[in-house]
Amino acid sequence: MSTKYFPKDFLWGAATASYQIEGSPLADGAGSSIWHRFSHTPGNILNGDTGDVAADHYRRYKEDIALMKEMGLKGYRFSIAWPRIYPYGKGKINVKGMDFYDRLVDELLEAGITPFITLYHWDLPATLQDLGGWANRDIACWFADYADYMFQRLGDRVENWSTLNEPWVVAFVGHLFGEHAPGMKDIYSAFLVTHNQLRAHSKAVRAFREANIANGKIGITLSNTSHDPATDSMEDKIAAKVAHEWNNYPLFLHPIYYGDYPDTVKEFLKEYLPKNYYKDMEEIKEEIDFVGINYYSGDLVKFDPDSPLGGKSVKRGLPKTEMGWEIYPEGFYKILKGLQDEYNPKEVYVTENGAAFDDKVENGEVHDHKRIDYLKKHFEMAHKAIEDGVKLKGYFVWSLLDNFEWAFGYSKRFGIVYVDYNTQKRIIKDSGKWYSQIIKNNSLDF
Ligand SMILES: N=[N+]=NCCCCNC(=O)[C@@H]1[C@H]2[C@H](O)[C@@H](O)[C@H](O)[C@@H](CO)[C@@H]12
Repeated sequence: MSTKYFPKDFLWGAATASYQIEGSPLADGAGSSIWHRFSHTPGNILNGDTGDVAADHYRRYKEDIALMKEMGLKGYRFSIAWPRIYPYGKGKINVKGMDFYDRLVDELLEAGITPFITLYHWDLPATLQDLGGWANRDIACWFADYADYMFQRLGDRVENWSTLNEPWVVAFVGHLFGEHAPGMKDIYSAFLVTHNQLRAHSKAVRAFREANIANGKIGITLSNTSHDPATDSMEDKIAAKVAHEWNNYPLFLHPIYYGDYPDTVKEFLKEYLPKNYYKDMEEIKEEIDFVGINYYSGDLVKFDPDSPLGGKSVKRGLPKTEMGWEIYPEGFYKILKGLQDEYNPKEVYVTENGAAFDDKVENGEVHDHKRIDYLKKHFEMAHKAIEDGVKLKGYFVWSLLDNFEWAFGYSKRFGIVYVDYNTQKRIIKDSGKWYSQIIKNNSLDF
């Protein structure tokens, strides 16, 4: 057993998202979002759950920040609900909605916690969806105007900004699989949404540079699943490469860093890319300060001529979380190391990593040993990645609080803090207490 230290000033934190924790979605003049609509449409969410109350963070944010301080968190990643700021997506500003985030940021700074803002974590103003949403090219301007307003209002106190959370999930789970808002099932729309998110992201980055925020850093947060070939056959290796370049960070970083989509995306999926997409690549190719990596699990990919991508996902038979995702810490290292090797970002943050388990309260405590084991194994891989040259500057566990897990509603618990949804009582789980020690020592014994 040896003690491994993380770099000095490593930013240990926790992450959340507005629709998943805030509740009060229409309070104080806020507009409706596509997730308010989607969750209120019968059949979309398990048990008919909605984000109407969630973890009631909109009203309990001071209590939650006190919990963050008690655990010794250095940073807190949260998202802004666009419809609280612009109830109709653009035009009229909602002062009370802006006040909430002003107060949230001030309370975080008062507690000595570094804010890390995500501008978009899926709750698009519903009125913009009525105009086509992310499938409308004009959204690049709508998003950049919203982003610029946030830079002007919070840029004096917030240095770290991420434009989009998991644009792959927005595009494909929301517009091809139909399991997330807005519930579409059209592959051409999914690729158009991919492309317009890139245009919107880079337009917002240019607005960020114009805002000239002292010590400001802006990036993008990308979902990732570690895809390994099921066998050493060339067919399986190609299928795994296609899955990686479409499903993970390359789909977005290749345009941002190199001004084009990845080779396998152009080879296998060119038919679905927007017509003349390359004309936008000059504006999409815009330097960023960091890449945010979300990682949960990995799988094997086997050649499958019947699949549009030429491959299908295969399980390894490893232990799984409550989401049915296999626990594969090695994949965390592969994603982090692959990112640094393929794109050499100036900085990397793990913006989400965590696990859902069947947490139970026993005598007022939650002994979530499986989550501690999951986190420990992933921290070991993060440390190995840093040793091997990955410019990893921080880690945000998903999630601070148990929350609304999208189509699964409240049936899946990811928090290091337990939320009793009947009473809104919070209980710091054993994992939250264990994480506090890791942060305090900035080290891991393994
Ligand atoms: N590449 N790829 N493939 C897609 C893999 C999607 C896996 N789910 C996520 O990443 C979501 C992310 C989300 O930010 C958060 O809002 C969710 O609560 C967590 C937990 O579900 C994770």
